[in-house]
Amino acid sequence: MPMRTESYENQLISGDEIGIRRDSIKIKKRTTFAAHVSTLLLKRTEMNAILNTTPNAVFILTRDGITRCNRAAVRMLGVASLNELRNKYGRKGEGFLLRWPKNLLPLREDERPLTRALKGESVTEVVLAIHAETGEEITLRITAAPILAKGRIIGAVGIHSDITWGEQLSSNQAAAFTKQAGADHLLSQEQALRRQAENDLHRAKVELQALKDRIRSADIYPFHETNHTYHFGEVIGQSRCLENVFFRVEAVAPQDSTVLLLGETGTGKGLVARAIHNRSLRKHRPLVVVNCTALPASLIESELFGREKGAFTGASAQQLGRFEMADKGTILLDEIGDLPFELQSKLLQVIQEGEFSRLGSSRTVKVDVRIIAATNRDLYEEIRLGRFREDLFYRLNIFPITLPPLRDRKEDIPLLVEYFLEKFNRKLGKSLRHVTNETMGRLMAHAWPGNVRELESVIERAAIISPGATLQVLDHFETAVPVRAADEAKPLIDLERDYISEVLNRTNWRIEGDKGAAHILGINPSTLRGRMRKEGIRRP
Ligand SMILES: Nc1ncnc2c1ncn2[C@@H]1O[C@H](COP(=O)(O)OP(=O)(O)OP(=O)(O)O)[C@@H](O)[C@H]1O
Repeated sequence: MPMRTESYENQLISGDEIGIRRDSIKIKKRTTFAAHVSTLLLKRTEMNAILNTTPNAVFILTRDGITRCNRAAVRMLGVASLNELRNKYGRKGEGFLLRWPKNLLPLREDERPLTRALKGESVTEVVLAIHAETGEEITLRITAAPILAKGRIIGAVGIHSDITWGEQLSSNQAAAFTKQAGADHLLSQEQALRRQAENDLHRAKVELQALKDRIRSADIYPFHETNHTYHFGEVIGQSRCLENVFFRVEAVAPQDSTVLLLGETGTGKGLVARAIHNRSLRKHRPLVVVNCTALPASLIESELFGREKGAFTGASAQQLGRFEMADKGTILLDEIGDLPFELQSKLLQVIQEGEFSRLGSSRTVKVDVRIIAATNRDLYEEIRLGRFREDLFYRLNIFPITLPPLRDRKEDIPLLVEYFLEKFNRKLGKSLRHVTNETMGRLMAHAWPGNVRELESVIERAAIISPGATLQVLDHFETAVPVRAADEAKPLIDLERDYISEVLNRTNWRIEGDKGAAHILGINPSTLRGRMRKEGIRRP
């Protein structure tokens, strides 16, 4: 089609497209200018020859639209000239629809490779189009790049290679191969399919895992946001009320003053006692702990104050009491509210005089012991009930420190959870790292009657059963505390007795172990036994 050839050839590099005017070039001699022009014309001829020989459609797009194209281009678009192209398809050729493979919608204007190249992008895309001359769908690989002059984009060039044939060839080859392959190849085909299926499955698993991770990470409690960490010995906390405790501990620790630690069970009185001892001048001497509930009433006197040989039947040897063991050190009298009344005066004497006599001896023993007493009982109530000596109380209540219950310092819960996670990871050889927001929400909503001890048990239980990196807490927490009408109201001590009995009933009077009442109540089994003795709670 020579006419056609002429018309687009002229469009390819036509008229003044060389863009040289004599006055635009600094030339000294007329002959030099002529030589220059003839060189350029030669280049133009070569360029036209190349472009018109290539089977690839070449377009040049500027801000004015398509300004140049080659022979393959007009053929592909089924037009005779650049003008016709612009009339039929629009100035930018936008009417020549391109679409992504596997997508029926045409590319938007800003997705078209030449438009993107005009904005400075160098692109290579595979797209589909309809060959205007043959009417067939073709696959085009379009490579487009900006044309720069002195650093400025003056246009974009797009080379459109028809790769339909190559694609068909490869699929035809595959078909031919399949035909020839016969039965022998079925096996290897099957293997290939299986491999493909395995790969797909693997990819799906990886994608699923990534999706799960994304979902989980959106749902993971951000531990790193817990700041202002207070580590006071082993005592962990960042709440204002605990800060006040730390302040009081710092103040009293270096003194020899008696300290009375008050607070519900499991609030950390034992830990604070240790922190006080470790910050005192006595830290290199022992801290002797006596649990006044755990000791049977008949033995407590000899345990505390010692005994001489033959002091009572079965006392075959002399025994040092805990006070003597703690000489120059510290004694922690835990659960002091449970100390039998008759021994309270003897304790008072030790506090006042620093001396006592062993059981079965009249000789006094002098000791230098710092006393820390701890209780979760309301000692005023105990005094009112005649169970605790008032004078002893005032001797002990020199420097009281009250440990706040966990429900009053919920902001410490995430920090404690993180601390216990690390503790049980080490102990159980686990790698738990995450707690979901939902779990943390549940932990923070619980009333924690057993305080930090109960929280610690919950985390340990959860750590044991959690297989991966995320802590799974299966415990069911009761968040609602039943409110009683005023006329039904009972003293706290009665409520406590009722609650202990109820839990014991529930556990079939089992005290120890994971399913025992002590564990549920968040107290030591010995403490529970002491309470039962004191409150007269017996198995029916
Ligand atoms: N602030 C805390 N930081 C870290 N662990 C704590 C904290 N408070 C308590 N615990 C832990 O909780 C458990 C109970 O603590 P502790 O025995 O000191 O409580 P307590 O008030 O003396 O209880 P009880 O009155 O029943 O004797 C311990 O395992 C302890 O490590």
